[in-house]
Amino acid sequence: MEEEEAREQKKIARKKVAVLPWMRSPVDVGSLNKCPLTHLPFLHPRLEAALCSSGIDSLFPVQVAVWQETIGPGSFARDICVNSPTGSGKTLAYALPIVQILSTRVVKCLRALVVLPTRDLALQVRDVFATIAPAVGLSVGLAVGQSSIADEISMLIERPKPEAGICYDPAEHHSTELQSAVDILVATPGRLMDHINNTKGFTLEHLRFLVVDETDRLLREAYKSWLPTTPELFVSYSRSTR
Ligand SMILES: Nc1ncnc2c1ncn2[C@@H]1O[C@H](COP(=O)(O)OP(=O)(O)OP(=O)(O)O)[C@@H](O)[C@H]1O
Repeated sequence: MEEEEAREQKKIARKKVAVLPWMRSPVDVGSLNKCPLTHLPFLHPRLEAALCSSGIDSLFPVQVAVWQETIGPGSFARDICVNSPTGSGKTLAYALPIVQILSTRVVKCLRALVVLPTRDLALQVRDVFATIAPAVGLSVGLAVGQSSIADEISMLIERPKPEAGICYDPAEHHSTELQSAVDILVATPGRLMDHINNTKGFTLEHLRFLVVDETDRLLREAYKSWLPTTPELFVSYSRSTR
């Protein structure tokens, strides 16, 4: 009897908790129009200039939707799932709000990580970030295994600069003194895991944004168990710093 009651309670509890609560009220992108940059609320003037000089003078509907949900009036921080057709502009839809939010950062550290299934896709996404991020002083890195791991590490991690007159042995410097050389990292899962496991000074400790692009492909493949490792590190750090 007790067992049956417990089972019933569990069923009720399960009904109450939505699997993905943040997907309860989807925004229909089809109901939105393109929006000229000049009408976009709160857009950083330097980002507007960077977009204009790369030939973009308005945002596509999916980009307007994500902007409204992340930056526009009434927006608030939460997970977002974007589902729209190929070529509809999803990359800029997430890149622009991330760059705008990080534009106020003071100290450089890894705050946004974008994971894609292939090197070519990662390169394309890096290029989109590269058209806007430098305008507000942010740097973008790539971890896709296109170069040797040593070269990649030297692009991602900054070693402390020796002070004038002080000699130091690099071997004695600990990973805590190493800093990220990038604010935003675009990575494929395999290389990402290599850095998580082996690169001194590489940390997701300060991460504010995790983008899983081409989610269906990424979730289908194990890629050295990057899932659940990455979100786990991200979530446990953000919990411990709350
Ligand atoms: N606001 C815009 N104005 C003009 N061109 C744009 C705009 N946003 C994106 N584009 C261009 O539209 C094309 C498609 O964009 P993008 O690759 O981001 O689409 P996507 O939805 O991510 O596609 P996929 O599903 O293949 O990843 C790119 O060539 C991009 O430069």
